[in-house]
Amino acid sequence: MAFFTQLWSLDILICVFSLAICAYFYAVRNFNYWKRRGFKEIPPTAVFGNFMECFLAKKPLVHVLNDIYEYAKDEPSVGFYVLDKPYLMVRDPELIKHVLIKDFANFTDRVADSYKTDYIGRFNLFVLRNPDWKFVRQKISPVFTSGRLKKMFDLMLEIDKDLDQYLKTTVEEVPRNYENYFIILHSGKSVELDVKEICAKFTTDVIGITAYGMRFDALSDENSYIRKVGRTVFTKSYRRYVEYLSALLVPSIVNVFGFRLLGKASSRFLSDLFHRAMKERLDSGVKRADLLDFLIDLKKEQKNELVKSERKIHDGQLIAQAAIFFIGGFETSSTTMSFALYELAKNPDVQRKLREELSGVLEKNDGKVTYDMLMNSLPYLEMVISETLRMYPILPYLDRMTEKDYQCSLTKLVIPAGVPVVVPMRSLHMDPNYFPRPQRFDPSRFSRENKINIKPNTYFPFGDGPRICVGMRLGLIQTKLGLIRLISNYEFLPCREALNVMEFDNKSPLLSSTADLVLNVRRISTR
Ligand code: HEM
Repeated sequence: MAFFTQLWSLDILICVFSLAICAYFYAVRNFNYWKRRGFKEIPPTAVFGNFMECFLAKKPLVHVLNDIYEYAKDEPSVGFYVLDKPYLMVRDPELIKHVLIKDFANFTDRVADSYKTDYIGRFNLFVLRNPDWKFVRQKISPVFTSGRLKKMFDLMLEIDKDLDQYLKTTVEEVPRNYENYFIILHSGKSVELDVKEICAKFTTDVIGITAYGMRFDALSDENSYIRKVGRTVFTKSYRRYVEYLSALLVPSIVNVFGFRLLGKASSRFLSDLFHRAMKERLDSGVKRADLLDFLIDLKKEQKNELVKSERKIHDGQLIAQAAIFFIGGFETSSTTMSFALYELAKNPDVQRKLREELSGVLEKNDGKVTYDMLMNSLPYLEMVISETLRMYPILPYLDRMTEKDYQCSLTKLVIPAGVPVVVPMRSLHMDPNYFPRPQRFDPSRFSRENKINIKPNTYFPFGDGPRICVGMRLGLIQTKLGLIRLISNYEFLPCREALNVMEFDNKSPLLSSTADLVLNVRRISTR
């Protein structure tokens, strides 16, 4: 005799069935959240909400967000669900301006979080929440003043030389012949190279020297350990992808599964690296005008009696900033550089025009690259980078959390407190209403005459408002420097059919190509 029926097997079946029904109702309990509040919402499915394809790595995050964007054409905002959690996508540029800039006081925090003992994942500027974020941001921002960036630029020139050497030994020389460009394209040997890897080596070394004052030797050493760490953080494994995606979008589960924003091994390595660099610097007493010096000064300044009562950055926070500068610093710029090379290879006219600008300016400067040249004399390079960032913003979306219930003056609807708000950055960048023929790589959109016609709040590859990318200027400087070296001396041509159409990786929350970015690279001799 069983509990409910004559048979144990039937009882078990009833229990399993009841549990499944309860689980189902639990999973869908929040659905209709947006409808009930008067917002349009995209119909979700149980368990995954609107993110099934994303969590199963069947579609890249950027496309899932774009589907939501497209579903709600003509709506200022649309509700959706990540698992069972209600999210709001804001689509209207005016509303976006309110979230990012005008009403920032109510939208200071991001959604992201990391495992509770992971101080690198939790205390870095990207993840920190108010009031700690505001305090650390104020302390860290002066690292990027023009004076400091100029000094960092001198350090970067050392890496520029390494890049030159690396390319010379990797790529064969062919004679330059501008009059007969066609012959250059179709004669002589060229080398197939993964340009993403070259760019990542370059930016890894740049961040090493500008942030830590260390030579990471990613360009000169095939087995560079730090480059391996960089690869591990952005590895394309499914486990790492779910960990990363959850840390960015579903912080409620990071403690359950022990998920860390940067992964366990990389976080440990970055922490050790910081301690080693800090010790070496303190022992040597050398001053290098880099991030490390800045953090050491900050630490010393905090010991000062006069600032005793002030809120302080603790050691965990210092290490976390050094780590996020490494991770944020190398991947973002190298991805931008490599997507630019990819588009330049597909658009030889643009590549030629850019090379002409670079050759002209370099010739006037005896072949030397200077900080002022980077800032003021290369308008076409700037346009090429802006257009690259339009089509390939590394972070395809921005997000903020509402602190209190929020009623925007533009709509009658109230966004409840504690709700994540998403700005679909790439969808706006690729919306034909704002950027006609968006699939076309056309740097002239950003010429002086044309860029004033871009609708405000539809283009923001570095984010916007007080939480805009803190490393924007450094990112642009290293991207420009790398592209100058590459384009002025080398020619980039497409070589693989797989790359005719760009496909984004299903296992990356950031924008990343599924295939390696392999291009034909050929040296242009100055002889
Ligand atoms: C091409 C290069 C880069 C791109 C496209 C980029 C893009 C972004 C974006 C879109 C955000 C979010 C902004 C927002 O939510 O409004 C961000 C934040 C951030 N970026 Fe960058 N970034 C780049 C380079 C760098 C570099 C070189 C560093 C450091 C050395 C860096 C460090 C950070 C940090 C720490 C944050 C968080 C800022 C905060 O919340 O206060 N980024 N970046």
